[in-house]
Amino acid sequence: MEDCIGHDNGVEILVEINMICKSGPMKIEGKVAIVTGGGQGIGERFCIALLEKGANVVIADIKTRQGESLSKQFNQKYGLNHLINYTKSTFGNVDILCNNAGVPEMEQWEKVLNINLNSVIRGTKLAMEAMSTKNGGRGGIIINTASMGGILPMPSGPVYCASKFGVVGFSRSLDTCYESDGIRVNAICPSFAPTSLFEASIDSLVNANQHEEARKMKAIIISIDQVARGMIQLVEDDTKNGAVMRITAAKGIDYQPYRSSKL
Ligand SMILES: NC(=O)C1=CN([C@@H]2O[C@H](COP(=O)(O)OP(=O)(O)OC[C@H]3O[C@@H](n4cnc5c(N)ncnc54)[C@H](O)[C@@H]3O)[C@@H](O)[C@H]2O)C=CC1
Ligand SMILES: CCCCCC(=O)/C=C/C=C\C/C=C\C/C=C\CCCC(=O)O
Repeated sequence: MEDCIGHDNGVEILVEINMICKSGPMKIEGKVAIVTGGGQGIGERFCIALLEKGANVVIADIKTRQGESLSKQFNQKYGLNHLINYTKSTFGNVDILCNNAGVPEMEQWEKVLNINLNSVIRGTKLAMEAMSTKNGGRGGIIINTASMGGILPMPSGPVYCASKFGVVGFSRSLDTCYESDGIRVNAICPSFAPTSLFEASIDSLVNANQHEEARKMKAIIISIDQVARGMIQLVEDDTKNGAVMRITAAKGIDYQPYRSSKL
């Protein structure tokens, strides 16, 4: 089933919704989670971590074949009896949204902003309508995948960096929604992790003869398991609403200090 989460400047942002996978009992058990960009990389690891905790996981990815194949693997491993296609009504029941889909710096810079930032905003707004206790929902948590490039400048990817600063600012600005709507919002900021996106970025640097930059990046990679552990920590810890989690080679999982945003 195909759903469209937006059209901007002629760029259609399609999210292919593949399946819902169910798993065994644990603390997050029974919760419904949607992971965008769940077909590979960090998103795939998010799905596995949530399934291992007993959540029902909807994988939303533009690469449908990847999503379908993953869904089969997950269903075998986690003992699903049936596949349920994603529907709008499933969204009405969502407890956890990981806005994780993203693309690296590219010439079509508007596409970077559309996918990395606009889709996060759109997805957050849709989820908030469904989750809000004001609308009869049961609250929930939204975790937006930003990047250390949402905290530090990235000369090799200025538009990517702008999109991620946007995600961090947007997420932090929603910290009042816990009190008003029962919805926690966090940004998670991984450093360099070995995925297709990272490899594509390294290739671009190498093609631009920026070998030293590429070497430095490869020397400080973190694992995607660490990122998934951080995500689970945020889901389970209701004292961290609004916080910006960092995941770096130097310090592991910690939080970015900020001045209070209260006027
Ligand atoms: N790998 C890294 O070093 C880091 C990645 N990140 C962020 O983590 C997130 C995940 O990236 P990775 O796993 O590294 O990349 P990846 O390229 O391995 O996975 C990204 C997934 O998002 C999907 N996707 C792209 N556009 C989409 C759209 N419009 N709708 C639905 N799905 C779409 C892709 O098909 C792919 O499956 C991104 O937001 C990225 O910016 C943040 C910090 C570091
Ligand atoms: C251009 C590559 C994009 C890869 C994906 C990504 O978002 C990674 C970003 C990571 C950091 C960007 C910010 C600044 C780089 C400088 C230092 C990072 C140090 C972090 C550490 O691990 O200690």
